[in-house]
Amino acid sequence: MLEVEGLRKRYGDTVALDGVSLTVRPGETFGFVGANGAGKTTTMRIVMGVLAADAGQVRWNGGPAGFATRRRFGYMPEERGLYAKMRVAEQIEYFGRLGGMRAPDARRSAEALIERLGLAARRADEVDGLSLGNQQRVQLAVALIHDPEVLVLDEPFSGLDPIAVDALAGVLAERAAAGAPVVFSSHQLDLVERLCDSVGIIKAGRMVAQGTVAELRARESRKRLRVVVTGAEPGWIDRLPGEVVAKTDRPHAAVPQGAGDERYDEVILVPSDDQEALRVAASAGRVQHFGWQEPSLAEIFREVVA
Ligand SMILES: Nc1ncnc2c1ncn2[C@@H]1O[C@H](COP(=O)(O)OP(=O)(O)OP(=O)(O)O)[C@@H](O)[C@H]1O
Repeated sequence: MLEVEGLRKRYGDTVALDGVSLTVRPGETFGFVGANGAGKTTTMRIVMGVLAADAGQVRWNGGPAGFATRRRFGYMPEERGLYAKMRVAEQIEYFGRLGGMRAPDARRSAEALIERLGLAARRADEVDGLSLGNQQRVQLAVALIHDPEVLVLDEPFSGLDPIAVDALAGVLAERAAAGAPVVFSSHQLDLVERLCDSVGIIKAGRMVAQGTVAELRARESRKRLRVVVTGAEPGWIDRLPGEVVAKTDRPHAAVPQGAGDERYDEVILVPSDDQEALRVAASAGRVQHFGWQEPSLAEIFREVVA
């Protein structure tokens, strides 16, 4: 189990971390989210030992994480440290050797990753001639080459095309299934929601929410209704009791089957009186949908960091 407890870090007058704690169990995928500058990279650097904390601890399987322990972690840093002039296969292998692997093992593992990550056609290319997405795949291979016990990845999905996203997601799921805790940061909250068992939301150096997406949803106090009405006169939405969180702003643009060319309104409402909301909707037009809606992680995030 990876445990981070009470991390504090200052850069001059800037408080980057103000008591960050998190726990990631074997096989668990943890999504680390927060606004720009919230403290994700700083936390991950401290976990990896490339930056020292002012206070707090990083533990792996109950003991303090020292140099030897961290050599068995896999890391994809934000600054993406690859050798620009080294060829892909050679580079991945080289990092395997740095991670303590014997040459034949490093070669075998590098070849498997090259295949797995769709880099076969690029294996002899120099890294600085690769597209950004392919450089990222190489960086991931470098993080994985020594079969790490823990994976710590700083925005591994940024800039990847959907095929590469799926390939990376598949690799992370495999590592988690093999028992590694996987931590990654991302601003792509739909991906985090899809891939992670648990999520930590950091704001200004503090963890403001942590748990499974279901647990975060349960904390969300404001229950939302999704209401779809066709054939209503404009203006009916103003009569709904409560706060309108979102509504379709192009009433004819997304007309679903069966609605013909009638006006179509879809509203997300935090109702002050749900039964009154139903009466208003029914008297305005044909109610196509009326039900409670679970907030997405993006909505929870906005609420929590607001
Ligand atoms: N080397 C540094 N010197 C001074 N301040 C720093 C340094 N590195 C980070 N900071 C500050 O520490 C805070 C946390 O930064 P950090 O990079 O950890 O955030 P982040 O959550 O990773 O952001 P992003 O999503 O933009 O990558 C910010 O206020 C940042 O400006």
